[in-house]
Formats: sequence, C-alpha cells, structure tokens
Amino acid sequence: MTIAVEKPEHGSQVEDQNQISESKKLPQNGFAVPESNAFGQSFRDYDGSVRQNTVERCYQLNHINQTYDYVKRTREEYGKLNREEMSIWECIELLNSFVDESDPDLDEPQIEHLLQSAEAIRKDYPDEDWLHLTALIHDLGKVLFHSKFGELPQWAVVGDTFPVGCAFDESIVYHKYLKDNPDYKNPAYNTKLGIYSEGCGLENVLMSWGHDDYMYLVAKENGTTLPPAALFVIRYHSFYPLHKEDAYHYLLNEEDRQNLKWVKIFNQYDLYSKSKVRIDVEKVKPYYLSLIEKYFPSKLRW
Ligand SMILES: O[C@H]1[C@H](O)[C@@H](O)[C@H](O)[C@@H](O)[C@H]1O
Ligand SMILES: [Fe+2]
Ligand SMILES: [Fe+2]
Repeated sequence: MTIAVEKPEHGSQVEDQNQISESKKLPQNGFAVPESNAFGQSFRDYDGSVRQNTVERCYQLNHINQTYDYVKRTREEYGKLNREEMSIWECIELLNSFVDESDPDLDEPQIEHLLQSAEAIRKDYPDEDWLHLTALIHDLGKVLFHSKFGELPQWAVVGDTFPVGCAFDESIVYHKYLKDNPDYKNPAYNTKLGIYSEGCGLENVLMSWGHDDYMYLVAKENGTTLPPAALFVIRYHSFYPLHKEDAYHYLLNEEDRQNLKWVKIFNQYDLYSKSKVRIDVEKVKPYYLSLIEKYFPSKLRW
C-alpha cells in the first residue's frame, strides 16, 4: 500500500514505508545509528541514566498531574494561540537555553537537538524536504517553558505522552506513578476504552498535554502547507506507548495506521541523533529558512 503524502510543489507521492524499510534500512550511507547516547550510555535507559533522578522526578509530577480535566482545560487555553506572534526561526532561537528534564539521553539546549535530528534525517531522505522541516520544528512546542507562555513546568511540556480518559497502559514509562493520578481510580476513565470507542481515531483522543499537541495546534492553525503525515509526526512523536510498544492500537483508525509508519521512521532520527556533536547553525540556517518560507507564513500566532 502506498502512503500518499502530498509534496506541495511536485504533487508526487512518497515511497511506501515498507519499500523504504527494505531499501533504506538504517544505517544508510548517510546517517549511522550510534551505539550510545550523549553520555556514552544506551538510549532510553530509565533506570541507569546519569540523569535518572531529574528524569524520574519529572515523570512523577507528570503522571500525578496529567488528568483528563487538566489536559482539557490547558489545551483549550493554549489552543487560543493568543500569547505571541513570531516566526518559526525566532521560536527556534527562544529554545536556546532550555534543557529537557525528561530526557535520559541529552542535556544540550533544545536548539541543538532540533538541528541534530533534522540534519540526520536529511542525510537519509535528501529529497523529502518536508521531513527535514518536520524534524526541525517537532519540539518547538517546548517554548511553553518560556515566561511568555507562563513558564509551564517541565511535567506539562516534556516526556512521553499517553491518552487520558481511558486506562493507562502498563508500557508507559514509570507507570507506577500513574497510580497517584486521580483518574486512576475514576471508573469513567479507568477502563480499557474509558470515554472512547474502538477504532475512534486518535483525532478524537485527548493526549497528555505537552509540546507535541501544542506544536500541532500551532502548525495547523497557522495554515502550514506541510502534508498530513508531518502534522501526525509532530503530534504523536512522544507517544512511545504506541510507536514503540504497540499499545493502544484499538483507538486507531485506518488513517492513523498509515501515518504511524512515518512516526516510526521519524523516531529513529529523533532518538539516535542525540549526541554531543554540534551542528554549525550559521552554515545550515539558509537551507532551513528556505523550507520555513515554503511551508509557513512569515509570522505565526503562538
Ligand atoms: O524525554 C523525551 C523528550 O521530552 C522528547 O522531546 C519527547 O518527544 C520524548 O517522548 C521524551 O521521551
Ligand atoms: Fe519531543
Ligand atoms: Fe525530539
């Protein structure tokens, strides 16, 4: 089956992911998957990371506070996009000083991670410029840390995401802390389907609040011309219980299943590009500015 992904200028289709995985398996001649993360440790090791205390505390707060009501309220509030007007690049620069406390693999400012992942995916998919830009902007929602956005706490911005309004799957990282989430004992929310129905589609599912869903709203509401697969990647790239652990498939519809393939591809570059190797910002900036211009208005509402 072919995934139709519109290429704004050529209108052609992107290769089927199954073909990609056969002919373009990582590592390609371009991006080589490293054995270890920025600290020389294995990736996503939540028990043995040098950052474990910080990471675990972040998830504990995340899991206790991300209730259905909290998510609904916060999404409505931030969905107004009435806090700031700025370009994509201005936002990238705002991320200069933020470090993600949920991440066991990296303690560099976020601007480094954005460029690292974009440059990595560009090596293996040189012609898919929409993927390069998707990587560059996928974590821009972390701007919610900024004082202009009320300085949301780390637990409301970063970390893996999961559906709220139905039972928390065991595969969620640090699942034990979800037992202290008020929804855990709420019979309306603690069954397999909770408030949802089988195959209802992720579009109808509320996810724990964070940078993914926020950036999705920003991109969509500002009329990006990026293809639907790009929006899906941005929105669900932290949904590891789905794209890594294969949980929650009963909530997906056909479109979600197609788009999921792209999240899986994207994740390789998001995760394995985390290293201490610095990218020369000034050197790559003109290329990325041209992509921003192609797919976004010059100023966006945030
Ligand atoms: O710690 C990381 C980080 O916050 C990423 O931005 C997010 O996408 C991942 O899901 C999470 O594990
Ligand atoms: Fe992220
Ligand atoms: Fe990321």
